[in-house]
Amino acid sequence: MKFEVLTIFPEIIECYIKHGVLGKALNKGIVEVKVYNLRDFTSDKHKKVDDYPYGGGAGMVMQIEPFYNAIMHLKADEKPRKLVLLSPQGRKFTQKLAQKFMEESKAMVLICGRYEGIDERVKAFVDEEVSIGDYVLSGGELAALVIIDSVVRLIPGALGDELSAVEDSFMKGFLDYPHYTRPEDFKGMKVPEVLLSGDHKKIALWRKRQALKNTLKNRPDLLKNLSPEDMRILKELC
Ligand SMILES: CN1CCN(Cc2ccc(Cn3ccc4ccc(-c5n[nH]c(N)c5C#N)cc43)cc2)CC1
Repeated sequence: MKFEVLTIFPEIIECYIKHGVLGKALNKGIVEVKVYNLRDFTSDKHKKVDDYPYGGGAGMVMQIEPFYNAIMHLKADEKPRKLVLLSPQGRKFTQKLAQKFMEESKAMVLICGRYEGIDERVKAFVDEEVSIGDYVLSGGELAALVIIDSVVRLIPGALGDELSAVEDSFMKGFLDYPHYTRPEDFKGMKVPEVLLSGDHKKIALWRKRQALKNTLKNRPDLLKNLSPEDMRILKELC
């Protein structure tokens, strides 16, 4: 899968993608990330990308020309790609949308604005407008990284044999169970006995109970379409 990112801060993207799962996926050739500086698509000597908003108001708005020139440059190869604009006004990004992007797109262009936003006319050239959540960021770059990271985790082989995105909590419809590792006793804080028992059936049941308990407490909205067995466990918790 190929990601092309349009931004005035390429170093934000370039720094993050070198590490962790993403770095390994890049080294394996499972994913490719190309970052383009919008200032390289300006036509003035100052590489200006913003201007005052028509109609007045605080702050600056990013001009359409650099976005248009960059998008036309990418489209010159006539390869299919999904163009996604990151924006506070976008539709909510979820694990389900990450799965859809992974399944449907061989290449994605992630368009990152800054300032108070971008000229509305850019939206004529994009396929989707997406927001990663109901909070205000300073630009689209963090949102682009969230999308890249969550989509790459879903690509078969990206996590390596020992891990699987299918196990990711949001894939199962509820939150994760608690995790512990050595030491067994840290300043009197002990690992739950059941995890030391070697009884895999008991451990699985304990983990399911804990996951449902965590979900009931922090994200009851996720508790839909439970299996009869999970519903029985949940009722015991109430
Ligand atoms: C008078 N108006 C002036 C604008 N504000 C709204 C506003 C508009 C842009 C910005 C900064 N910004 C610029 C590009 C850009 C892309 C994505 C995001 C973003 N934020 N949160 C998410 N989940 C995001 C995502 N994905 C933010 C961005 C901040 C606040 C309302 C009042």
